[in-house]
Amino acid sequence: MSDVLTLEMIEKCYNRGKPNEIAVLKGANLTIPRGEVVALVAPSGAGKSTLLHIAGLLDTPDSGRVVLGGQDLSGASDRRRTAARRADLGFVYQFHHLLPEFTALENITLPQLANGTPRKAAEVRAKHLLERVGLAARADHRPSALSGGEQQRVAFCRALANGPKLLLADEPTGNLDPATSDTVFGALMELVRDTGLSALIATHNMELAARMDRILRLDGGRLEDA
Ligand SMILES: Nc1ncnc2c1ncn2[C@@H]1O[C@H](COP(=O)(O)OP(=O)(O)OP(=O)(O)O)[C@@H](O)[C@H]1O
Repeated sequence: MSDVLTLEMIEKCYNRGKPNEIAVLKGANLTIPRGEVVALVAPSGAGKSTLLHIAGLLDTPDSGRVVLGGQDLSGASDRRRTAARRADLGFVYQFHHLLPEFTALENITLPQLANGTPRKAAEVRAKHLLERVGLAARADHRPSALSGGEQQRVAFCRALANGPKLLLADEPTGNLDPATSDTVFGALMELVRDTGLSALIATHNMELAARMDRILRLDGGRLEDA
């Protein structure tokens, strides 16, 4: 099984049967093979966040199949979906969402402890990840003592802390100025490439999209190669 994520004929409608009913996804299909990095581009309101939530097992489609790492999770219980999310997925958002009272190292260590990794091994991995993004010297800084680009690089490390199969990112550098965005996106791509991770990365920035393996456009409720 070499596909990490398959979405098959995904449909999602909000407020069904009400005057404000809105059909957002109308048979969206997507397959991400192991190691592929896919850009997701969409006009505002087209359903990019809805699709990422469904792929991330945070929301369920009205119909269609979600297969993650070979497991069909379409009709799975909340417990199984949560377990699959913890084991297989990493998330990055526009804002870093780091815990302010903890250091960079602790922010990357904590999700590993929650996953059952012993503290020593978790810290070694956290240090290794920080080194990879050039932040070894910032390990003991709290988020407030880091620049926006550094905060986001720590957030990338945290997303990779538990060794996910797939990274889902929603405008991961959208909060940064263009020059910083470019460098920080480079750091993310290096991390993803080094670990052989697959990724689905939503962006409005076509220059960043062009640096990924494939661009998918979400429009009219369906996904098409751009
Ligand atoms: N929980 C909800 N209830 C009702 N409508 C919703 C809900 N979530 C999203 N929508 C609507 O569904 C459509 C798609 O929303 P979504 O957030 O997925 O778009 P998006 O492509 O991520 O937009 P943007 O790029 O502006 O963030 C929008 O019209 C939105 O108003």
